[in-house]
Amino acid sequence: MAEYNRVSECVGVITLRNPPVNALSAAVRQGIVDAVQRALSDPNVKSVVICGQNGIFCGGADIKEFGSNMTGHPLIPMIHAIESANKPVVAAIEGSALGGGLELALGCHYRIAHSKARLGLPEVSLGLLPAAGGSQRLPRLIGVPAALNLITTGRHVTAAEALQLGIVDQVTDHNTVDAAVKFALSVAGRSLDPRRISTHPCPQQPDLDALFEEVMQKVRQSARGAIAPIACVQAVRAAATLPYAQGMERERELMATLFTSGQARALQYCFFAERAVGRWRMPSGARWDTSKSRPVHKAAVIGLGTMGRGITVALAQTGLSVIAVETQEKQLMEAKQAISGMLERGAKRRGVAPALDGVIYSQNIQAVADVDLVIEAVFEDIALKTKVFQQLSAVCKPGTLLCTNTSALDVDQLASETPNPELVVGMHFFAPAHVMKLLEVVYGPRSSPQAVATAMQLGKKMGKASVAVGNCRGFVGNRMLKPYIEEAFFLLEEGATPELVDQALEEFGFPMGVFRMSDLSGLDVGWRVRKGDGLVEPGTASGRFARIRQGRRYSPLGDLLCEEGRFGQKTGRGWYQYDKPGSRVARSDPWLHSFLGAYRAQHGLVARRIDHQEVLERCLYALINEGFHILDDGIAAGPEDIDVIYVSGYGWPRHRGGPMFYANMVGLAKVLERLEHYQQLHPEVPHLQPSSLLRRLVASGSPPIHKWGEAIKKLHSQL
Ligand SMILES: CCC/C=C/C(=O)SCCNC(=O)CCNC(=O)[C@H](O)C(C)(C)COP(=O)([O-])OP(=O)([O-])OC[C@H]1O[C@@H](n2cnc3c(N)ncnc32)[C@H](O)[C@@H]1OP(=O)([O-])[O-]
Repeated sequence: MAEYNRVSECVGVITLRNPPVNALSAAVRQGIVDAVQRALSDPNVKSVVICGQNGIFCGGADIKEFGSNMTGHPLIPMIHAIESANKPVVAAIEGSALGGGLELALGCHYRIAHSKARLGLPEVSLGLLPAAGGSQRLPRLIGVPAALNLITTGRHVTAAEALQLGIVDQVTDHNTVDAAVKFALSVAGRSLDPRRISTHPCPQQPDLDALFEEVMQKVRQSARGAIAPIACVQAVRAAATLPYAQGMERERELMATLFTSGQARALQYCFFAERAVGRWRMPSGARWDTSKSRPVHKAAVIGLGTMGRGITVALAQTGLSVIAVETQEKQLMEAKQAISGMLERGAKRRGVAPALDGVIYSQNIQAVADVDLVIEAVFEDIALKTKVFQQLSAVCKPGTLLCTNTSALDVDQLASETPNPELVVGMHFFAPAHVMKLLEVVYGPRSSPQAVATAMQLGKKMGKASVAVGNCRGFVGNRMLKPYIEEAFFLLEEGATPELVDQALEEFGFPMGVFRMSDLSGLDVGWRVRKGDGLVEPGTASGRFARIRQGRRYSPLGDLLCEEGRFGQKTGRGWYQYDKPGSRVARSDPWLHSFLGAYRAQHGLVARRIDHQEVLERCLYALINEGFHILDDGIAAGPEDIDVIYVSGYGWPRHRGGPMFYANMVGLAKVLERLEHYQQLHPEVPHLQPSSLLRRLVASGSPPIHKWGEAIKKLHSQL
């Protein structure tokens, strides 16, 4: 899987052939080894070029091989053989040179990149480090600070930045392989000693210890429990302080620890899960590969509150022309100013011109008559949304797709109010909509596959992790969040504090625990929903029965805080206290603690000691249990869909793979046993009742997560 040719009489060209990204599989590695040997032993060949087919140099080691017993020629000696070759080897980098691909290029004596190429060492995002010598060569080539930055973040750099950093020797706008061949001819016969990076010392760096300490601190803070970024710093430290051979030994040891860690498995699972969700399917049998999306040239957003503004920015940044509609003049002017600011800031960050002219503002819904797709983002009220949908159906040209941005309302009910329900889908964005990666594309039983395909395609264009999900209360993300939050409330009743619950969840890896999060998003949001559900009862009734509502355990704690005007950060008080309304630093609040004490006394609850383990099991297993219900109901097509939703939109630590992956890692039997345990203790809490799918999976021998789909199909066919 590496082709060898001789061109211009004396240049051996080795082309990696392993579509789609020329990953370094065992066959490719063997191909390179054979071709290099051939080139070096051919007296007519004076220099060598390595390139990749189809405009991509190499996407790195073959990640699929990591899950199996890796066999074949190892990467490190292959790269060493190239570096120690006595003929110049030039890497011709088009498309991407990532991970092992860039490490291969660093083993070459020269690197020529196309101006559109991207280079990087993203191993850290897969729970690994650049362990084919990358952690040792890159600091020698570009210095410790720049190498630390690239290796610990895994960010990709443009060819221009790579040239500036000294990673590549030349950038071309023309045919890269031709440029590399020409270059290879020009350097034939020159001494190669200065070009062998592993023989260089690391560039001197003043205050090396202070630098590493500072970076390590920063990395520990942002890693939130992930071990790979820390190992990356340790590996670069070895490059800076040890001779190359010893540095390589340290790289190997660190990699061995990472490679077998659960975190690497989780992160690699996330990589494939993110790609798997693009291959969506609906219970009707409609699928991504048999459903054609419609072209969208012009879109509209109705309602320019926080969500509508973010959605307008996200659409305009893709280059679409957008009609932004807000009926009140004052709100329209405010929105215009805010959207222009967001577009300008975004463009500055990305180094492009702001798409200000791409947005046309209007007070009149008639302005959307000729758009291809509308995203309605008015207030979360079914009567209002229904009215807007009816107006849109009358105004829009035939075939316009009508999307609703809702986090909870019934998409099918809305669709049924329009003459063409097949054109209606939900697009559940997350605030701020131009920043947050997640998009739930919600289909009802009548949504056409074409409508789903179009919304999914648009999501991809906006750079979102788009996941197609069925229609139910809360869809996937918020439906699973409900039992998680309820368990956290129950834990407070039983003796925990917001600080204890949040600490357990933050140590697990969430950026914020449930109570800090609730203070940030506003306690009034859930209060309004609970009121709508008829759950909120004013008054001070006490005892157990005051906490049983609609036949199940209910905690009115959140309602009581709202009655006190404690809505979270925006009022300066919530589960924590803040210096002033709008301030972000949460401080423990003695008032809250005595309030909890009084509440427990009023309801005859005796506080007991609750540890982190119980917090995690009660909150997370309740959430996971709901995930199994969702799979059983066919609302999510597979565990990957749920996991991508949680990792991209709900702060689930990526190095733990997502809730369903985590359940698989913990062991389904263990999750079932703990749910049964808590259900016995709390029989009035239905969400602790283990899902029948979880029971059936355990009964069928707890298949690994990649086999759940098959198992679910089989279990359903047996029903
Ligand atoms: C051992 C020592 C140290 C070395 C470690 C490493 O190198 S670790 C590696 C470090 N390297 C990285 O982390 C780079 C990872 N890759 C990427 O970042 C991107 O794929 C891209 C930028 C190369 C192309 O983006 P794009 O949007 O054009 O395309 P796309 O993303 O949709 O992928 C298309 C298909 O290719 C598949 N696939 C991709 N890469 C690999 C791989 N390495 N392997 C296997 N498969 C891979 C991908 O699953 C998908 O398959 P599907 O779903 O069609 O069956």
